Amino acid sequence: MQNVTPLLEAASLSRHFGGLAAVDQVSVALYLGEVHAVIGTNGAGKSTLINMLSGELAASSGTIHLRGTAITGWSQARRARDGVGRSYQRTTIFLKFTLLENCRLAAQAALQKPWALWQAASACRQSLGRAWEALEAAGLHESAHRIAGAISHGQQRQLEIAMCLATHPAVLLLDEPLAGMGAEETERMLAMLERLRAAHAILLVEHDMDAVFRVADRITVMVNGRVIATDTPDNIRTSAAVKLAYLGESHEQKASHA
Ligand SMILES: Nc1ncnc2c1ncn2[C@@H]1O[C@H](COP(=O)(O)OP(=O)(O)OP(=O)(O)O)[C@@H](O)[C@H]1O
Repeated sequence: MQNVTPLLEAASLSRHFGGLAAVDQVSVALYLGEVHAVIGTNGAGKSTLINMLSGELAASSGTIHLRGTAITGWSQARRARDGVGRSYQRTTIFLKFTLLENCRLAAQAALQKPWALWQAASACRQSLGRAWEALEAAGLHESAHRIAGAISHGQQRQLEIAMCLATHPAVLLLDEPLAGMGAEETERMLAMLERLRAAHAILLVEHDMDAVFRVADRITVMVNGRVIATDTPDNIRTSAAVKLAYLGESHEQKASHA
């Protein structure tokens, strides 16, 4: 079922902060049609990994390939133009603009016509079309003309992903999209991931284990910067190494609280 060539592939990727190996020789492959979750204890290196894949953070060593092309030294903007999309946590939403305007601006930025950013929406047919498509894919089209600051936290998280979709990414890097969500909002987000799966390669960093085990096709487990397992959810659930890593942490926590 899996495609042979990964859309995005990191090999032996490392990032050091001083003497700390925040990400240590991590290899991960993202395939079209798959949700690949990365889980791990606090400080395991998940955000650092996603930051290196998106281009926000330079790797200390290792390589990243997109559709077989080396992109390790590429800027974030260049990666985004070539299909690596990342959702941000509300920081990029213009709260006073409508959902449609937010998505149009994201599409416009990706289309590299910054001089047209402040023109009327109707003047930018292409970006407007992308904005509507993205809102539809995110299930937000009925709220297109609402002000972003007036929608719920969960809808704002969906809007972040819609803004990312407006840039037409092939790879979606999602950093804790379920953070702070209630049960109903979580269900909506999971349904959205199910819809997006077929046309994207999705990397999901998430702490909600129930959600991860429901939606992921493959799970990578990180501990202290290293990958200790990459496998199907069923195999991860029963892995002795994974159990040991988590039990080890809970024992340490118990000891430190004693
Ligand atoms: N800019 C930085 N400078 C120094 N150390 C950093 C920096 N960013 C992250 N670290 C350290 O690198 C390690 C990995 O951090 P990272 O945020 O990637 O972990 P995480 O798995 O995303 O954690 P969490 O689940 O808590 O978000 C941690 O020890 C963190 O303190």
